[in-house]
Amino acid sequence: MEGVDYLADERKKTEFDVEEMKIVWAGSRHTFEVSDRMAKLVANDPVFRKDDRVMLARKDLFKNTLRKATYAWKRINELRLSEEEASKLRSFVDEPAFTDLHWGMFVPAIKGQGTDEQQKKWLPLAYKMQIIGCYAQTELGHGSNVQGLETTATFDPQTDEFVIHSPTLTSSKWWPGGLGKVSTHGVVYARLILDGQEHGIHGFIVQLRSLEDHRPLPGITVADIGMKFGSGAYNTMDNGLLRFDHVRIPRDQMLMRVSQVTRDGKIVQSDVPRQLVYGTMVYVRQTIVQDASIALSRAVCIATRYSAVRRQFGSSNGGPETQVIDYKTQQSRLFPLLASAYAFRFVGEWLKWLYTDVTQRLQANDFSTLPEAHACTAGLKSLTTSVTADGIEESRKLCGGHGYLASSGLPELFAVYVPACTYEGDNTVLMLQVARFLMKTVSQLGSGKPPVGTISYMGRIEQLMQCRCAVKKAGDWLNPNAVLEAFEARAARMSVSCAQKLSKFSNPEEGFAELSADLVEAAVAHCQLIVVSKFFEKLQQDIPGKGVKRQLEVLCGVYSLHLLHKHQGDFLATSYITPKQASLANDQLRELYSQVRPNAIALVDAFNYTDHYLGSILGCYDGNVYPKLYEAAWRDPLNDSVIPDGYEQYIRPLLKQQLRVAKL
Ligand SMILES: CCCCCCCC/C=C\CCCCCC(=O)SCCNC(=O)CCNC(=O)[C@H](O)C(C)(C)COP(=O)(O)OP(=O)(O)OC[C@H]1O[C@@H](n2cnc3c(N)ncnc32)[C@H](O)[C@@H]1OP(=O)(O)O
Ligand SMILES: Cc1cc2nc3c(=O)[nH]c(=O)nc-3n(C[C@H](O)[C@H](O)[C@H](O)COP(=O)(O)OP(=O)(O)OC[C@H]3O[C@@H](n4cnc5c(N)ncnc54)[C@H](O)[C@@H]3O)c2cc1C
Repeated sequence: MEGVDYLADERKKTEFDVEEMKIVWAGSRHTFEVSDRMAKLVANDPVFRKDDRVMLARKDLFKNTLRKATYAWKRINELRLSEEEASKLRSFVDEPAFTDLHWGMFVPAIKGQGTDEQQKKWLPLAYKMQIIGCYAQTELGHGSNVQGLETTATFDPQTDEFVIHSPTLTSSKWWPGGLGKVSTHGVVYARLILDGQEHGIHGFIVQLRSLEDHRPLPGITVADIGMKFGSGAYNTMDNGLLRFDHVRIPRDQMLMRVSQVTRDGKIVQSDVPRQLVYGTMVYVRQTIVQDASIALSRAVCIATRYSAVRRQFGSSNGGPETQVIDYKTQQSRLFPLLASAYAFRFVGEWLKWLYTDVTQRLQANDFSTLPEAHACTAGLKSLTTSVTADGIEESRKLCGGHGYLASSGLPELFAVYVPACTYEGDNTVLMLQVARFLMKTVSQLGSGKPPVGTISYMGRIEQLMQCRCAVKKAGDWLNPNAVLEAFEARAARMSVSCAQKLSKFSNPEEGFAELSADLVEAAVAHCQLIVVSKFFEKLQQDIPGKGVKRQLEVLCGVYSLHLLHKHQGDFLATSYITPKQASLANDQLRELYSQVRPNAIALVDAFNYTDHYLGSILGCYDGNVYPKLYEAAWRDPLNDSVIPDGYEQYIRPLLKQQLRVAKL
C-alpha cells in the first residue's frame, strides 16, 4: 500500500496550475522557496517530531519545548539562516514557545518604543539571545483596560532610578508568555509617577532573573500560572505571574521614544502621539491576521482531504458509496471556509503593506494614518481570529467522529488557536474600537475632510444611503461592482443608523454603551467589506498560470456571497436588496460550489503543507487514512499492555462483586 496516492483521481480533476497557485498563496516565488525549504528542513529532522505531544505531562512537555527551541536556535546559527528563514523555521516547528514572545513582542517593543541609544544597547543582546525577553502588560485585575493597570514606576531623583512596585494582588502581572520559567528580562508596563503625579502607562525594561544562575532577582516573585485549555496545545508556553517589591532600575530603562523623563524628574513629550506606547500591539495584531489564514487553511486542508476520502451512503448495485465532499451540505460548510482562508491570506498581505506604510510615515513624523491602521489591525484581528477559531471547530465536525481523535490534529489546533480571540485584545473590545473610529468618521462627514483609505466609501454616503441593488438574475451576482456596492451600502447604512441612534443620547458615552451590540455589528460589516474589497483588488493583479485567476474569482464569489447569504438580514433590513435578490445570491453561491468541487483537493494542495506540519492522519497527502488510524491506535500508551494497569485494583474486584450479586 506504501506510495499509493488515494487522492490521485481527485488530483486528476484539477482545472488549474497548482504550482502557480502555490506562488500566489505564498505571496512570491522567493517566499514560496524559503517556506518550502524550511518546512522540509523541519519535517525531515526527528528532533522536531510532535506526534507524542498530547501524551506528555506538563513538565515533560515544557522541557521538550525548551529542547526543540534550543535546537532550532542551534540550527539557525549553524546554517546561518536569514531573519526571514529563521522565522519560517520557527513557525514550522509549530509549537508555541518563549521564543514567540522574545522575537514577536520583546524585540518589536524595544524597536518601536526605544530611543536610538536604547536600541543600540538592548537589541544586540536580544538578537544573540544573550538575554531572553517577554512582554509583561496584562495583570490579574486588568487586561483590556490598559489605562487601569496598577503596577507603578515611581521616579526617585535621589538615585536617578525608577522603583517598580506591585501595590495590590490584582496588580500582579498575569499571562505574559515566556515569563513563567524562561525570560531574563521583560518590557513591563506600569504607571509612571513623578513627584507624586501620575503620567499614564509606559514601558520599562526590567531584568527579572540572574544571568548567572537564573534565580529571580531580589524583590521579584515569578512563576507559571498553571495548565491551560487542552492537551499539548498552549501548555508548551510558560505564561507567567510576576510581582515587584520596590525593584529599582536605572532611569534609562524606561522606553523613551514617546516620552522622556529628565534627570530632574520632569516629563518631556516628544512630538509622536502617546498612542505609540500601544505600537507593539498594532504590530502583533497585523501578524495575527497573517497567521489566521495559516491556521484556517490547515484545518480546511485536513477537512477537505478527508471529505474526499470518506464515503457514506448512496451505494447502488454494490458500487462505491458517495464521497462526503459531494454532499451539498458538506460543501456549504466547507467551501466558504476554504474561500475564507484565501481571503484572509490576501487581506493579511495587504495589512502587512499598510503596517509598513504607516511605520514609514511615522518615521517621517506623519501620524495621519495611525487611527486607520489601529482600526484596521484591531478589526481584522478580531474578524479573522473569530472566523478561524470557529472554522477549525467546524472542520472537526466536518470530519465526523474521527475529527475528535487527537490524531486528526484538529483538537490541538483548536486548543492552540482559540486564545487568539482573546490575546492581543479581546475580539469584542477590539471591534468596539473599530466602532469608535466609524462613529468619528460619520460625525466628521461634511466637515470638508474627505474620508480616505478603507473608509473612503463613506465619502459617497448620500449615494450609498439611496442606491438599490440592480441584480436581476443569479449571474449578476458575479459582477464585482454589484457585490462591492452591496457590502458598501450595508456597512454605510449600519454605521449611519448607529450614529443616528447615538445622537439621541445626551451623554455620548452612555449611548455608546447602550448601543454597543449594534455598534459591533456595524464594525463587523465594515471589516467584512475590507476583506471583500481586498480580494477583488487581488484579482486585478497580473496572476499567471493556467486557470489560477479563474479559481480565485470563484473563491472570491464564494467568500462574498456566503457572507451575503449568512448576513442577509443586514442587507434586507437596510433595504439595499430584496428577498428575491437574496435568493438569487444563494442560487449563484450553489453554482459556485459546483465549480469549486473538482478543484477542492488542488486548492488545498496549493498551501504546500508537509504531513509533518499538518500533523493529521485525516489530512495526510496520500489520503491513506484508515491504515494510519488503525496503526496510531496501537501506538497509544494505553495499548502497551493487554490488561490495563488498575485491573487488579479496580476492575477485578468490581466484576467479582457483580458475580457474587448474581449468585445471590
Ligand atoms: C502553532 C502556533 C500558533 C500560535 C499563533 C502565533 C501567533 C503568536 C503571537 C503572539 C502570541 C500571543 C501574544 C499575546 C500577547 C498579548 O496579549 S499582549 C497584551 C495585549 N493587550 C491588549 O491587547 C489590550 C487591549 N486593550 C487595548 O488595546 C486598549 O487599551 C484599548 C484599545 C481597549 C483602548 O482603551 P481606552 O482606554 O479606550 O483607550 P485609551 O488608552 O484612552 O486610548 C484612546 C485613543 O487611543 C486610540 N488607540 C487605542 N489603541 C491604539 C493603538 N494600538 N494604536 C493607535 N491608537 C490607539 C484610540 O483609538 C483612541 O483614539 P481617539 O482618542 O482618537 O478616539
Ligand atoms: C494564551 C494567552 C497568552 C497571553 N499572552 C500575553 C502576553 O504575552 N503578555 C500580556 O501582557 N498579556 C498576555 N495575555 C493577556 C491578554 O492580552 C488578555 O487576556 C486580553 O487582552 C483580554 O483581557 P482580559 O483578560 O482582561 O479580558 P476582559 O477584558 O476581562 O474580558 C472579559 C469579558 O469582558 C468583555 N469586556 C471587557 N471590556 C469590555 C468593554 N469595554 N465593553 C464590552 N465588553 C467588554 C470581553 O469582551 C470579555 O467577554 C495572554 C492571554 C492569553 C489567553
